Amino acid sequence: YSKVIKLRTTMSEALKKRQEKKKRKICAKLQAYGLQIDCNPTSTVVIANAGIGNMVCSTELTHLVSQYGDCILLKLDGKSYAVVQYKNTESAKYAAESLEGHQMVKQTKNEFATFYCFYLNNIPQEDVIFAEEKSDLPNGLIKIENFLNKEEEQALINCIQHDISILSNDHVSEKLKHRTVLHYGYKFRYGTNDVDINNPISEGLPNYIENLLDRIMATGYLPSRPDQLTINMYEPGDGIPPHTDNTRSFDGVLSTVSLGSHTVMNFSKEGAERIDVCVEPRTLFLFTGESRYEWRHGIQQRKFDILDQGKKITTRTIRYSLTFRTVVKDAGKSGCTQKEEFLIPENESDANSLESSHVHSVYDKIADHFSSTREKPWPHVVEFLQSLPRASVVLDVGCGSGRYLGVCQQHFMLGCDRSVSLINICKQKNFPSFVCNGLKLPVREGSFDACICIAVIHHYATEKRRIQAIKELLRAVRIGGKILIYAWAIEQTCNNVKSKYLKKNAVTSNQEHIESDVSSPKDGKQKLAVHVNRTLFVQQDLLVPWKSKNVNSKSNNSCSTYLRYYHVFKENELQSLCSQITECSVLKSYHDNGNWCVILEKV
Ligand SMILES: O=C(O)CCC(=O)C(=O)O
Ligand SMILES: [Fe+2]
Repeated sequence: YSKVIKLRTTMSEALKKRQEKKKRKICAKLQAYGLQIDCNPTSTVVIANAGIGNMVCSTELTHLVSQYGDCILLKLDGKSYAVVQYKNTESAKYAAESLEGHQMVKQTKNEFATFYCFYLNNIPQEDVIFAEEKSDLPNGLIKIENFLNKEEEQALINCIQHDISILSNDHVSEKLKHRTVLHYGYKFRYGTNDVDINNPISEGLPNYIENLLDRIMATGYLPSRPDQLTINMYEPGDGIPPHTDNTRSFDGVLSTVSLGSHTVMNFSKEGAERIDVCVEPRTLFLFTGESRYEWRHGIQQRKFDILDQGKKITTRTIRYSLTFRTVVKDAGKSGCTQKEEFLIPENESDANSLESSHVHSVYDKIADHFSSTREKPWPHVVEFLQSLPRASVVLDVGCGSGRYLGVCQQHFMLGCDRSVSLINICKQKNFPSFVCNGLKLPVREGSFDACICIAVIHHYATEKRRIQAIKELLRAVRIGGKILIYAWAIEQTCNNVKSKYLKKNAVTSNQEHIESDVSSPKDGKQKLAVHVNRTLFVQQDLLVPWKSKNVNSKSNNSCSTYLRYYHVFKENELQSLCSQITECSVLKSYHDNGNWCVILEKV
């Protein structure tokens, strides 16, 4: 057994003994769960305290464990451990030794989970979650099978059946023509496919879904905790017409948990082949990116489904689905019509929904066109990368479609971005990259020699968030590590030289000009101005139009305007944010073509 434990040599003897004792206890617990712990390294690592039950973020964990080699994260749901299957024993050994004693911040509490690693000599067959994105799903749809176990499923069904059977003020139940629905938090209005934000149901979401919702939050995909729940009950022969859940009323990611019968969900989108996705009971679907905004989903009214390419016919029984949504509180915030009014956010929740509707979802929609205009690297950014010691490990936070990921072959470059569609483009280019929010980077402290963050932090809608984004960059690099940040400047001329952005005015006179909307206080709140492209900025917080061409369509006729939120920086503002952060030393600060830039060092 002692071969399993490789504790760090720096530990004191007493601490080492305590750890060994603790580890033996944990080992006994794992064995009690039926896991066969092997004294010798195998290709399967079990990490105690890294399970969904420990509130560890699965996306963060996935990125962490994959640093040591090709692997699949198998999670035994509800339990307090994770199982990682590596391609070979060597990688597994590397991971187990590196992750021993690793501490990860838990999702919902301000606490750490301390990892203990063991080897398994059997891969558990029961209750395994493959948190893999499958290629036969619409882009952005994340399917996690066995998200809950059978007992949890039955307990939820019992609660739902009880709610259906009683008339109560805390939910609204309705028998529709082709299914029965229950609404919590807000009543869903089928005529307009929205909710009345002024009329919430006072009881909120039912208590019995809180644990489930904690677990959904722990996946790390949802920007905020949902406040509306629709439960659909489908009898055999029931269905739901193809639709896209209203993006004006509901923010960001949707999550749906299935209980009872299997079903088949059909995804459709103009110009794309229909995708039929088999929905097993106990599966969680996260509708992100394209699957949320561009695809319709529906369920045909049938009593049976034909699966496995016609080989299997399965009869439907009663199915329940729980769809969690987050209601947009200021109804004018989502979507992209310019006539609506938008306010400068004053709190985190407003900032979160503004970023979701006017940054994340816009980039997901304009990704192809955006990428085609962002190919040429900026020289001073390349210069910074080249100034780093050879073979540096560099993280590009907000890498977009990978503009800088291929420019410096002498380094190891890793990219991340909040936009699923932009990361898909990086992946097509074979750039190592992943999706995450820069406010919470799923990386270990000090893992990088350097970070770049180009044209990203101007998309955070409060100063607190801009500082948090810089703090995360500092956390990601080691002491002595360098960081380069670029943010758009309100000053678009420097030493009387116009930035390229302004200069382009001459050749883009046929650009659409939307009425510039200078902020005037409205009920004491400042409005966001809609900026006129290629002109001087009238204020710091703005919506900047992006006229999108569909680069994939031959006709080039399909064109729409989206508004992206920006906070353009004043001279010294970026420096001053950095100086509020301990361990941050500003090495250099400069203006580059309409951007304020800083080079930082972690001290
Ligand atoms: O039953 C499902 O899985 C889907 C439900 C749904 O799409 C909805 O309620 O909007
Ligand atoms: Fe839906």
